[in-house]
Amino acid sequence: MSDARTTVAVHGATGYAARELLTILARHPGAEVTALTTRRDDAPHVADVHPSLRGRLDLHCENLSPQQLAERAEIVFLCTPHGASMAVVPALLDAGAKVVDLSADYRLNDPAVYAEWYKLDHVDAARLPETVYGLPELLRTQIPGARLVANPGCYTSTTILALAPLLAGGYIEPTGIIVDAKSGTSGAGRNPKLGTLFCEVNENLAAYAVGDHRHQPEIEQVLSDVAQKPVDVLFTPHLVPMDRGILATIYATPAEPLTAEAAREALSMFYANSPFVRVLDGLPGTKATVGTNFCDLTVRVAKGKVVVLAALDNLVKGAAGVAVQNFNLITGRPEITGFPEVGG
Ligand SMILES: NC(=O)C1=CN([C@@H]2O[C@H](COP(=O)(O)OP(=O)(O)OC[C@H]3O[C@@H](n4cnc5c(N)ncnc54)[C@H](OP(=O)(O)O)[C@@H]3O)[C@@H](O)[C@H]2O)C=CC1
Ligand SMILES: CC(=O)N[C@@H](CCC(=O)OP(=O)(O)O)C(=O)O
Repeated sequence: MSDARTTVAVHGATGYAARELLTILARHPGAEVTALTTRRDDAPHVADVHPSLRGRLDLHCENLSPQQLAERAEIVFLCTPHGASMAVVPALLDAGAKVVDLSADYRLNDPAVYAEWYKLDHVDAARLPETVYGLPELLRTQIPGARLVANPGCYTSTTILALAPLLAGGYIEPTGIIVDAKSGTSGAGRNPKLGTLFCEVNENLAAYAVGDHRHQPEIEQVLSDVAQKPVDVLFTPHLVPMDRGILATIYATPAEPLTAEAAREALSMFYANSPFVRVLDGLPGTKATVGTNFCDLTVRVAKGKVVVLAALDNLVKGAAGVAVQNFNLITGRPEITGFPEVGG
């Protein structure tokens, strides 16, 4: 890799995930942001869309075609909703760009499963087998050669990072796992909708999509690969009146007698070379991870159950931060580049 900076574009630059991504890219020593998109035709300055970026990035958001994006940037981040990403990926790749997609479009291996959970036919299904799932803590060695990386979902990353070491080591049963997860409202994006209005969310705590959330098949797909046997989870998300942060409390059955200390040691060993995962003795909370690319984990054993707890920021480790880890790996840089808190 040369010292030259890599040109990058952000498609869907007016949303929350894009704001976090641009915050990291603006300070990244190896990235030069050269294009931002919106469907708007008034080409707003990025600082008018995201005031926190004022003075850090001097670009306008434009309504650009995939071909125009690929002319301006070597790597394109897609911060667009599912459906919108697969509409531009073929043209971007044909034009020579590499893509990190933050949406769900290329995460599931089976187009029939995608159609069932997203209520959309996949328009680029032939590409699914060559897409790499962008969770570096599990697939670090596969990401460098990829032209298209599918970033994980935010609840998905939280759950997979919590369970992968225990399933890989055979410490817990692969079935009967219960995931109780709570997310701040930014997880639902910036696009206004009734359910995310202040008066709906404030002073309220409610579950949604019980056993029916589209992250459930994604969690099961990735963890089944890790365990090398079918993994079955019951996933219940909750919306909490916070801007950001996810806490997952996960209950599993031990496969053999297990102490909390041994389980934590298994996590520590598994993540020994993963600087963004912190295995704690104490209990994780969202506040310690908000605005960071860390996922905090711990394990308890009680009443015959293994209880794994995981916290991360849905917009950073759950979206933009892992996208930058993937960018670093694709461009041959150390995975921590752009994250001074871990020496990058
Ligand atoms: N929020 C989170 O915590 C996480 C989000 N993700 C995923 O990241 C992606 C972005 O999420 P988020 O930032 O929250 O979403 P937002 O709703 O905040 O932003 C979406 C962006 O996409 C653009 N957009 C919307 N529809 C279309 C379309 N049909 N074609 C082209 N552009 C479109 C919007 O721009 P404009 O209206 O200006 O054109 C906006 O810039 C999504 O796929 C989401 O699922 C993944 C993990 C976590
Ligand atoms: C609080 C909230 O609404 N969260 C979102 C998940 C965000 C995310 O990661 O979604 P993608 O898989 O589309 O990337 C939800 O439950 O749909």
